Amino acid sequence: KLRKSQRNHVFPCPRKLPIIGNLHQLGAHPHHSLHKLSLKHGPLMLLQLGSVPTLVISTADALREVLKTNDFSNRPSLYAAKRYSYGFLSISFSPYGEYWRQARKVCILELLSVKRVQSFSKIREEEVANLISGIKDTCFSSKSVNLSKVLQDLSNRIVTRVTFGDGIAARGYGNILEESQRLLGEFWVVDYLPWLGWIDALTGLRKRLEKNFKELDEFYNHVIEEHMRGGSADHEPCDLVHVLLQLHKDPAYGTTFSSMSHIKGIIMDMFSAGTDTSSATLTWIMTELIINPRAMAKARDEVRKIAGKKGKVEEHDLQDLTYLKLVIKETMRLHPPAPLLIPRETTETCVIQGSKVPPKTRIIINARAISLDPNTWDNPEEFRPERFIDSNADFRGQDFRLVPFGVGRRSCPGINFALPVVELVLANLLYCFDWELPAGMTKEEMDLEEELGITMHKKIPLVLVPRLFQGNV
Ligand code: HEM
Repeated sequence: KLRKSQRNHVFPCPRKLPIIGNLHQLGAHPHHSLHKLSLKHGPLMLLQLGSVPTLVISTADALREVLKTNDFSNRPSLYAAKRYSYGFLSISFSPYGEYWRQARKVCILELLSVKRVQSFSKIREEEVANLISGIKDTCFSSKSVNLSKVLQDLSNRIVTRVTFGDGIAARGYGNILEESQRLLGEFWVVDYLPWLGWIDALTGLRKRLEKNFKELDEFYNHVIEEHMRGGSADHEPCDLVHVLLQLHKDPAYGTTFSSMSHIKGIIMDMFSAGTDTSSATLTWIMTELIINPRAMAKARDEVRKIAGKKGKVEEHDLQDLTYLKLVIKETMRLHPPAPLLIPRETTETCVIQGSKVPPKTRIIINARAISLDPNTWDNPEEFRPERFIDSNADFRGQDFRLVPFGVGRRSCPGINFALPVVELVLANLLYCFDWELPAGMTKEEMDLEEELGITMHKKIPLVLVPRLFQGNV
């Protein structure tokens, strides 16, 4: 029971409008708007987004303080997420509870374990080799490369091959998966003002979702049936659908993956969480490097020294690429692909710093604002990978200062899958080519505008000119 003083104490809240509360203040870039509001109102604000009370956390200290007494491991029930996760059977959207615990455990032990990720090294190396050879062709015709596009295709191909196997990946699946990602990132009125949810039908969003979901479901059914018939079952590495079907048959896991919907829910995790995040990270890294030629030269020299004259960077070289890893960390500090992570939700009334937070309050952790806090970072806006040389700041989910992969129990289980992809692709891009801006463009003209859907992309595609480096063979 709360003391009277606790009942009266409230978190700061920007001025609200009737019905919509603070929704109008989110704008097109909620992570920026919320950051700005936090500078005025404080690192813990309780906003009213439509009818949803929302606690926004904007500094590492506030995050540490909040998570000291509360875990906030529950997720809110969001409309599109519910549909695409077959009623919250995915790991990312399932509520905190036994199913989430079991599914996440299985995911970490069986799907995204170090051993499993290693088993996919051939896929990564083949896809990187294809990427490099495609860019080499561009060099010979003196053209520029739309890196945003080729990196997104690469990331999609790797996750598709790993999840479905080569046969299905080669046949393609049109725009079905991309459309589902777009719809997951849309603004759904029903998630903020449930009684006005009919507006989503009026705007055509629901129809789009139902159409896309039907296509996606048919596609998943087809993939599963093919695997059951033995299509891609017996060749190595074993793809994730095959692993999931084995787990489905295994009495030890029987209750966790008891139906095909459970399997489809987990497949959805791989695509919604695993594709755009890696390609957005790579695009932001190349953007920062082209703006910061000194860092580009340092990373490139390191890669060329370590890989020598063997013509490509291999996975076992990655452990020696110290500066490259700092570049990745610094880019993820400045451009976390999910700047507001995935929202959490309180399950019961709790008290934070003497203020009462009601049940079903949405919790938003502003990773981007945390990265820009001058009390944590010197010159936070500056791109300076060297800042990590003497710092133990880590992004694996335990350090409140750096949370691009989230924090605590709900932090990203895909980090060991994502990092080898990001590192291998980046290392080979720097090893094989010198990168330049298109003729007539200066780095000052480089546009850093963002677009936030399910992940935060560079709005204007990154187009650069590759020059083949001949000194590595
Ligand atoms: C650079 C790449 C990636 C970034 C930046 C990233 C970031 C994140 C973030 C911010 C969250 C939410 C964490 C939180 O609420 O605290 C998350 C959750 C998740 N990610 Fe990733 N992710 C990446 C790659 C991947 C990959 C490759 C996979 C799988 C193949 C994956 C699977 C998941 C899953 C299943 C969750 C939900 C965890 C849960 O709710 O328990 N992610 N990720």
